[in-house]
Amino acid sequence: MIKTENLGKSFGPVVAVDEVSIHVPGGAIYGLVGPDGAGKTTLMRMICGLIVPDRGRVLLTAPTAGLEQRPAGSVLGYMPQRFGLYGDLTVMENINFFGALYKIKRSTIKERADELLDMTGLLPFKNRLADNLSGGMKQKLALTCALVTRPGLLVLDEPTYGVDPGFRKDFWRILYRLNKEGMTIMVSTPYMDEAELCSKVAFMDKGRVVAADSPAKLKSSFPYRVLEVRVDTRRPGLFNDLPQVVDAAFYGDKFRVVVEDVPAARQAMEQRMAASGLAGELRCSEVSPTMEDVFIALAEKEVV
Ligand SMILES: Nc1ncnc2c1ncn2[C@@H]1O[C@H](COP(=O)(O)OP(=O)(O)OP(=O)(O)O)[C@@H](O)[C@H]1O
Repeated sequence: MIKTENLGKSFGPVVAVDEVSIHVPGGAIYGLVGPDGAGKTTLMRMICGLIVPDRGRVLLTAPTAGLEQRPAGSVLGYMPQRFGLYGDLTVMENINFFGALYKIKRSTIKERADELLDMTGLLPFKNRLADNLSGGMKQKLALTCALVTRPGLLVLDEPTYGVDPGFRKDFWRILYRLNKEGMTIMVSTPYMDEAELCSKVAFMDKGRVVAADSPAKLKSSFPYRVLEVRVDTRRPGLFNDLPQVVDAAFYGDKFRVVVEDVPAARQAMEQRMAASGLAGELRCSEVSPTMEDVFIALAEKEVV
């Protein structure tokens, strides 16, 4: 379990984290999302004890579930945005190095490494130099190193950033497995499809947590309606300036339009089409909001 109470940190005039009180229950996969500079890394680093807060405090307890599997576990494992792997060491040498930093016995490291490498699919690459791994494999090695202490709580800062979708899926499969074995996970991500996979998601903006709930609850409290609109046009900004449209995004063959009042928005879009010389009718259907919609609304309008 992770709990923060009125946690705050400033860097000179910049308030990076502002009065943040969150509760990550034992057994959760807790997602942290928000725009660049929102304070996610600073919050995670304070939770991990790497930055001293100016205000407030952090409480950590290892989860009770799964303790049998992790008897000698340390409380917390941290995988920073840029994990310091040694490129001129092999996969196994990197693991040995990180294990040794925590004074874990060689034989124990070997035993755990075999299990972890098997889980992450890195076993065949055990003797490959870290520099010669793909981006996704490097992230998996970083995860393996963070897990060698068998932590009960795992904090990951954008672990899949820039990694291809196949690897991202694979990485999340591993996180789910660890979670099922009893590990509590806190993970920041720029990808909204990953936020959907969390049991709870906190949205940070300008140092504050402005919303925190399950993805289902965040989506159900979305105050707008979402339309998928098909128009034969190459003008991505066709509907952007309409007052009846809250947000419109163009995806090549369709628009995703966020509106307050569906009939009023339909009429305004039809009028815009006619005024733009676009023939044919507006093909429009209502769809459910996604975490992406919630994210955009929170980032731009701060309404939820
Ligand atoms: N060591 C530091 N010195 C000065 N300012 C800092 C420092 N670390 C962070 N900041 C500032 O604090 C704010 C929050 O930064 P932080 O890295 O925590 O945000 P973030 O949400 O993790 O963003 P990103 O996803 O871009 O890493 C930003 O304005 C950043 O420039």
